[in-house]
Amino acid sequence: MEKPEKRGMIDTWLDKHRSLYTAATRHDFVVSIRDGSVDLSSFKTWLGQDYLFVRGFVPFVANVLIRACKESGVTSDMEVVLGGLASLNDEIEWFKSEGSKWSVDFSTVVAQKANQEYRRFLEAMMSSEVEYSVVMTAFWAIEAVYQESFAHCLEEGNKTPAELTGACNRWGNDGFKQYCLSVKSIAERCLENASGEALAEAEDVLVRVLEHEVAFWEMSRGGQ
Ligand SMILES: Cc1ncc(CN)c(N)n1
Repeated sequence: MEKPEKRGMIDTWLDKHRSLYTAATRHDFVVSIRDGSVDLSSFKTWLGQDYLFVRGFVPFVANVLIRACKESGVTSDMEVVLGGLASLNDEIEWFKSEGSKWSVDFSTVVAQKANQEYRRFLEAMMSSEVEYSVVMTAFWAIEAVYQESFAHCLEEGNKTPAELTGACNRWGNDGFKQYCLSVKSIAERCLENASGEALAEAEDVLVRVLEHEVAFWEMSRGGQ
């Protein structure tokens, strides 16, 4: 049986920003995968843009890893983040094989505005001025949106096209869910000891991640 989750700051903020969280995790693009009506050119646009995003996400996670080693004081933080970084290695390989499968040539894909802005946000999060608790909150939110979105495409009653279940399994699988819960507990533990200023910043960063995720899904509407 799964352990009941302890409610902390993140759950409080998710309640407060519920409609934005729903917009990020139940976007029309995700719902269209689940109900089978997805336009494949939208999927290809998402694939190309996400490949570029993930390449920018790697240095962000590497920076989280360094901070987990140096600042956390809890040895298991490093192991959790290292696991995330290792799975990004597989993820990049997966993107490359999907790129060939769908004939998306990543060398010609240009990052759209929403992608550029999200990547700029990640770069800002890599500054040593941003507190560890704030970075961890951002890290959790980025991973959790994908986990919740793609798990929805695998829930009972889905009509997800067979050729897209690989993508849904990548982030919707139970192992990824457990990993997100581990990142969430790290963030919650750090937030328990954070100053009022850091708490306000972490809430703001959470909202900004959700807005970036909505804008990211929106790019898929343009097709290719
Ligand atoms: C835009 C986005 N957000 C989150 C993830 C999950 N790492 C992703 N691949 N792309």
